[in-house]
Parts: sequence; structure tokens; C-alpha cells
Amino acid sequence: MPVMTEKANPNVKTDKLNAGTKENKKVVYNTKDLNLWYGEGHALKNINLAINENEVTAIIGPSGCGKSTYIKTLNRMVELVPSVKISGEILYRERNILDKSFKVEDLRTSVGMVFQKPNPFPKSIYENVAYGPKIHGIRDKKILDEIVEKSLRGAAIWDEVKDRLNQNAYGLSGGQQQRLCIARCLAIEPDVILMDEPTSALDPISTLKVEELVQELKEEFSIIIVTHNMQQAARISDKTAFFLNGEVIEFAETDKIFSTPSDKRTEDYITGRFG
Ligand SMILES: Nc1ncnc2c1ncn2[C@@H]1O[C@H](COP(=O)(O)OP(=O)(O)OP(=O)(O)O)[C@@H](O)[C@H]1O
Repeated sequence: MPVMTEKANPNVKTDKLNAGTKENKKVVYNTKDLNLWYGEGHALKNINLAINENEVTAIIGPSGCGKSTYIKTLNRMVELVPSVKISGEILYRERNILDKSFKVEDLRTSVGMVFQKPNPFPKSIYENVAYGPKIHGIRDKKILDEIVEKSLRGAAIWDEVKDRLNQNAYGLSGGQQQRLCIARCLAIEPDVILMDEPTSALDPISTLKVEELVQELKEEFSIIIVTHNMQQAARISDKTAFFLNGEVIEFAETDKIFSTPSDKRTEDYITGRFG
């Protein structure tokens, strides 16, 4: 992936966007002057965001504003698109993941991702969760059993599946499949969990379960969640970043964004005037 060095859009004021760094909390991801192009299309413009650990950070904004692109830069998934060019820095635990010397495999064990549509493997429930640990060399059946149980408990699905671990994951409901995918993520003991609209394909009850789960998981993990659902962002996140046309318009405590946003465009979006 070409890493460009010049800074684009230098006039954007970014001080107010680093709400997280003023607190006495560790920053897990710090994106600095991040720009991304798909060919000629400028999809991310001078993004400066400091994301704290053990918090839920919500990314909101209208369709096409760059939310998914942003989240996919954090695990370098975006570079699967051949036309992508990136400039700036993405510091994960203070290491620039865009550096040529940085091995993308290091991210795979630290950063898990949950997608919009549940995507279990066509394997048993057990194998779905044991897959990651096996890839990382764990062969001991007893240890794998423990990891599978702990991860399924962590994803609040153990009681529903403990008697059918050897059945195919496709036999689960959509909401159960999504929690299984979260369990699969937990099994690699990640540091960060990226979630790209994880409840958009779920019914209200499953959505609630996943939302409750996210709240519990932040005690142990840092969570960055893209959502179209503003009530969801308000319910479950500590900080919210509002994206518009590839820019971060405002990044602040979620309470502030939803009660007294600083920017008129944020207010218009959260009150449903556009998007
Ligand atoms: N693979 C790609 N190739 C070219 N352009 C892309 C690609 N993926 C996204 N884009 C463009 O980048 C911009 C941001 O897209 P992105 O998917 O990040 O937005 P989003 O905010 O997540 O949208 P949505 O809420 O609809 O999922 C859009 O203009 C989109 O058309």
C-alpha cells in the first residue's frame, strides 16, 4: 500500500477533536492527519482522533461519510482495496501501523473485528471459537475447551449453546450467530474490538443483548463501533465522533454530542435534519 507523506487539508482545525488526550486515560489508537484516497476519491480527510482504552467509541454519520473506511484503516483491512493510498499516522499503542516495518500479523492477534452481517464459518459452534487459538498454535484439547467456554460465556451465549457445541453454527439464529462471532473475537484475547454496524441485521431483542454485551466488554477491551443508530450510540458509547464527507466534524463525550453539540452540522444530523 503506498504511504504518502504530504499532509492534505492543513486548514482543518483539529485541536477540539482530540478530546480523549486531555484525560488521564491511556490512548489505544491515535490517528494523526490521516488521509485516505480510493483512486481519486478522497474518503478520509485529515482525521485526528485519540481513542481511549476501556471505552466505547461510537462513529456516527450519514451514509458514505467514511465510517467503515476509518474503522478498516485501524486493522489495515482497507489496504485489500488496490487503489487505496494513505497518508498520516495511525498509532496503535504508540506504534505507527502504517510503517513499513510494522507487521500486519501483529494486529491480527490484538485487534478483532465484528461485521455488519454475522459471518460464522461453516463449521461447528466449537470450531468457530477454537479456530483462532488453533491458528495461534494451541493444540491442547483441555486448554481449547476452556477458551471456548470462557469466550462463549464472555459473549453471553454459553447457556444457549453449551449442549450443542458440535452442531453447525449456521443452525443458530442471526442474533446468536452475531454473539458467536463476538465469542470468536474474544477467543484470541484481543486488546481492541472493532464493530462495523454489528446490530443492523438483528432484531430488537438480539440488538439489546449485543448492546448490553458491549457495555460489559469495555471493562476489559477497547471498543470502536460504527453505528447508524443514534439511540444506540447514545445508549452505549462514552465518546462519539461525528463524520461528514470524510471529515470528523466533532469528537466529544457522547452526552455532550447528544445534548449540546458544538457544531451546527452535528446538531442537524442528530436531530434528523439530514442523513
Ligand atoms: N472499495 C472502494 N472503492 C472505491 N470507493 C470506495 C470503496 N469503499 C468505499 N468507497 C467510497 O468511500 C466513501 C466512504 O465510504 P464508507 O463505506 O467508508 O462510508 P460509510 O460512512 O461507512 O457508509 P455507510 O454508512 O453507507 O456504510 C464513499 O464515497 C464510498 O463510495
